[in-house]
This record gives sequence, structure tokens and C-alpha cells, in this order.
Amino acid sequence: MKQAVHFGAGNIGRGFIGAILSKAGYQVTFVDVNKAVIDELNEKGSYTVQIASAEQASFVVENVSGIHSSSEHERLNETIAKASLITASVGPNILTHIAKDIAAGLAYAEEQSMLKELNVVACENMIQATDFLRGEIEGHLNDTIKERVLSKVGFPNSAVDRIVPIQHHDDLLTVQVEPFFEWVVEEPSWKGSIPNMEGVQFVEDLSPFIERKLLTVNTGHAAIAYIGLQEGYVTVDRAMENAAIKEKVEQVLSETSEFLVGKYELDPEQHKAYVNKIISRFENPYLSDELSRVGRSPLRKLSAKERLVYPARALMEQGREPNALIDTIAAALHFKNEEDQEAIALQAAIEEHGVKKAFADAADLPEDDVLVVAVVRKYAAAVR
Ligand SMILES: NC(=O)C1=CN([C@@H]2O[C@H](COP(=O)(O)OP(=O)(O)OC[C@H]3O[C@@H](n4cnc5c(N)ncnc54)[C@H](O)[C@@H]3O)[C@@H](O)[C@H]2O)C=CC1
Ligand SMILES: O=P(O)(O)OC[C@H]1O[C@](O)(CO)[C@@H](O)[C@@H]1O
Repeated sequence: MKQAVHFGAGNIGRGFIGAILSKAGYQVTFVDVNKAVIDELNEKGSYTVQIASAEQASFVVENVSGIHSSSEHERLNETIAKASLITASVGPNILTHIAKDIAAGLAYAEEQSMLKELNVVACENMIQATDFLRGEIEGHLNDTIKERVLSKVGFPNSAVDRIVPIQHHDDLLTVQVEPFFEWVVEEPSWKGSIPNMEGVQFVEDLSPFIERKLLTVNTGHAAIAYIGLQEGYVTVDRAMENAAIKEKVEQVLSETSEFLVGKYELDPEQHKAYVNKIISRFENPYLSDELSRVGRSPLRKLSAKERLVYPARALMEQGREPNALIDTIAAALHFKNEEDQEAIALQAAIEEHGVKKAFADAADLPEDDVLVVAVVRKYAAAVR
């Protein structure tokens, strides 16, 4: 049986990537720091995925096991050495940490003369996430091993799309997901023959796919989260029942559409249909997705290459005034959550240095940048 190693046995790992890989005939070994989840995977060897729709369908994902990365280094090295695919959905900020584990496994495979053609794919909400991961892995390899690894291992970027909220089940492994899913992988960087995996699309150029997804699903979602929280909502579906919030989200997405259609010469009608589909996904009444989850890690979401600042700045460079994006960024600066380290750091920075410097630092922009000036002007109006 083909072996896949997936870092991150969390919501998207179990609810999407693990399910696709298992169905494609892989034995999937999840790697996680959460020992309770790993123990449960090893004990049960399967888990249930529930589809959040009127039909309430569910299916069982088989051939899964787990490795606790903090304590099972040798087992992890041996498993990586046998794998033909390594994937990850741990969160962009954690890629640096798992790079060390992946590098150790690849170096072990090389030393044991086991290194064969394989691929490493980061499945994160991040542009060029695999390129970033590859850079971090390379930093842990000596020159000789690095050369061998780069000749055998492919590092394709990918775009993943499926809404998987925080789970509330008695069973630790059961995961509820939305019906929609899309996993797009960069074909030119794939080493070896292109596999036929149901639910995975290989493309020549990933940029239009990842940008379309990040600047529609994730930008729209972020707008609902930050504006919805301002209005006292708790979940995405309930916030979308408010006509004013829905209208604001539509305005945000018409701004990102303007950018995307222009940059990638998309067919405006087809893109409009894509946007409408995404909006209907946000309204799914069978999915209870917390705004605090969708808005999590505000410093990452306010950074330069991310879902809010990147399109807003690009539009302003074209002489446009993306007012709905500016309102969303202003609302994001009010995001407070005592369980979110980035939210705490953001609010501390605002208190200590003022909103102008706090936002300029987060977005890596000068304090007199046009976007910073516009956001600061709106910030006072977006009181929570
Ligand atoms: N939830 C979703 O709908 C989607 C998530 N994603 C991407 O997946 C990422 C993860 O999202 P979720 O699954 O919702 O989060 P999650 O918190 O449910 O899962 C992340 C998992 O990574 C594990 N982890 C943390 N540090 C680790 C380490 N050093 N080694 C191994 N495992 C480690 C955590 O214990 C957790 O089980 C997101 O940041 C995003 O980039 C992408 C598309 C959809
Ligand atoms: O996972 P992130 O990047 O923190 O952002 C949350 C977003 O990711 C998703 O979980 C999946 O794309 C969306 O639900 C949401 O827009």
C-alpha cells in the first residue's frame, strides 16, 4: 500500500486531506503534537466524516494511524523514509516547526539509502506555502543531503478549500465538514507520474487558483468575522442573515473580483458565479462556524501578502478606493480574543503605540502609506 504522512491531525487534516488520501489508496499516518488524538487514531484505525447538509450523509475514513511528533522521532523518521507523499495542514506559523521533522526524516531516508521519488505538499491558506516549507526544510539539511533531496523530492504548491469548523462531538475523531471541496496542485513541481486522485486537480499555473480562493473565500470569510463580531454575532451563518453584513461582504468581494478579473483576465460572468457559490457556502445553515475561529490570528491575516492588505494595497496602486476592504481592515483591528495570542499582541501594540503604527507594522507598510491613512481614518468609526 502507498504511504502518506500528513502533519496536523486537526480539522482540515482529518476532514479533508486525510479523507482524500485514504480514498486514493494511501495508508495515512497523521503526525501531531496532540497525543490524545494520535492515541485515538492508533486505537481506532478509522474515523467518521459527517457532511453538513440536509442529507446528513457520513462516511468512514479507513487505513489511518498516528505518530506523536514530540516523542516518537525514530518512528517518524522511518515512516517518512517509506512515504511517497508528505502533506501538511498545521497552520502557516507552524510550518517552520514541522520543517525540522520533515528534514530529519528525509536525511534519515538518504542515509539509509531509502530516499525515493516523493512529494511534499503544504495545504495551508497561504500563497506559495510549499515554497516556504521547502526553504525551511533546506535550512536543516547539509549541502550534500540537500542536493540529493532536491533531486528526488518534489515541492508543489497547492490551494485547498473546504470549510471545516471547530468540532463539538463526544467522539474525538469525528469531524463535520461542508459538502464543497477543492484541492488544486501545481503540476510542474510534482516529481514522478501525476497520480489520479479523486478530488485533486493538477494545474500548470497555481497562482490564479490560490489567489482566487484566498481573495474570495478567505477575504469574504474574514469580512464576515470581523464585521460580524462588531455587530455582536457569534457564527458565520447567523451573521450572514443580517442584510447589512451580507451587503458589505458582497462589496468586499466585488472589490477583490475587480482585482482578480483584471490581474488574471478571468471571465467576469464565470467569476461572478464563483463568488455567488462562495457566498452560498457562507450561508450553509447546517454548519455552525464560529467567527472567532474565522478571524483567528489577526496579525497573520493583516500581513502584506494576505487576504485583506494584499488586494486593498494592489487596488490602491491602481488608483481605486477599496472602501469595503478598508472597513474590514478597520474592524479587524478591533478583533479581541483572550485565547488568541495574536489578538492579544495586536491589542497590546495598539494600546502601546497607537493604531497607525500597530497596523503599519502588521502590514509591513510605512506609517504614511495611503492604505494606513485610510484605515486609521475608519478605525475610530468601527468601535466595538
Ligand atoms: N479548517 C479549515 O476549514 C481549513 C484550514 N486550512 C489550513 O489548515 C490549517 C489548519 O487548520 P485547522 O485544521 O482548522 O486547524 P486545527 O487546529 O484543527 O489543526 C491543526 C493541527 O496541527 C497540529 N499541530 C500543531 N503544531 C504541530 C506540530 N509542531 N507538529 C504536528 N502537528 C502540529 C495541532 O495539534 C492541530 O491538531 C489552517 O491554518 C489553514 O492554513 C485550509 C483550508 C481550510
Ligand atoms: O484558517 P485561517 O487561515 O486562519 O482562516 C480561516 C479561514 O480558513 C478556512 O478555515 C478554510 O478556508 C476558512 O473557513 C476561513 O476563511
